[in-house]
Amino acid sequence: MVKVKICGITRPEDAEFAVRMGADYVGVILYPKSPRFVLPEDRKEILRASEGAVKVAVFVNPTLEEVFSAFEEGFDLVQLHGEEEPGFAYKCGIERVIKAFRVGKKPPDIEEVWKEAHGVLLDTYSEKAYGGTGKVFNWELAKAVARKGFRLFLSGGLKTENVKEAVLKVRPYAVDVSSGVELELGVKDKIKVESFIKEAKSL
Ligand SMILES: O=C(O)c1ccccc1N[C@@H]1O[C@H](COP(=O)(O)O)[C@@H](O)[C@H]1O
Repeated sequence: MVKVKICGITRPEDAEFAVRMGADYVGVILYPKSPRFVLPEDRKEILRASEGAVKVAVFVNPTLEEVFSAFEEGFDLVQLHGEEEPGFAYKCGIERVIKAFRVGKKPPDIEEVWKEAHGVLLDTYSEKAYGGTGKVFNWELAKAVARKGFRLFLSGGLKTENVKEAVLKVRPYAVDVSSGVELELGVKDKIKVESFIKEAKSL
């Protein structure tokens, strides 16, 4: 069964609900320029409420110190959503990394080395933001990546209405959603979270 990652969590109650509904991964944004950035003092409660799921700290081009500090805080994995190279991932502990690639018109050229990572995540390229755009990209490109044997987290514009089709077409290891299950920026909608997880896991 496909795994589900609910990302962009900013409130403990949203984390707790997502885990209760069956989320396998919970993502918190540690990129200060994101509107979903969570301050260090607010992360403890979210981490506590996420018990039972894999806790992912989402970064864009972080320093190594920031990555290790996230592990010390209690995050299990880091999602590297910027231009990070394999060498940096090795220093983090590549098996604790989900490496994100943003897909535009061309298929992403993903080095074999990323098979050593916990996973590779494909998201939609945007000039305006690194992630959380709510935009879908061409799933044919994602299908090719999954076929090459990468442990794929499919992301970018997923929602209850399209997640089943995405799983059937791409056959990813996991689906990842942020804005598609929001009520407003950073606030999750219980109905959408529940229906998204149910749809994804119905196959
Ligand atoms: O959500 C953000 O603000 C964000 C900022 C910087 C890097 C990643 C971010 N979010 C990631 O974007 C994808 C897709 O989001 P959506 O479902 O299309 O809204 C997801 O992996 C988030 O972790």
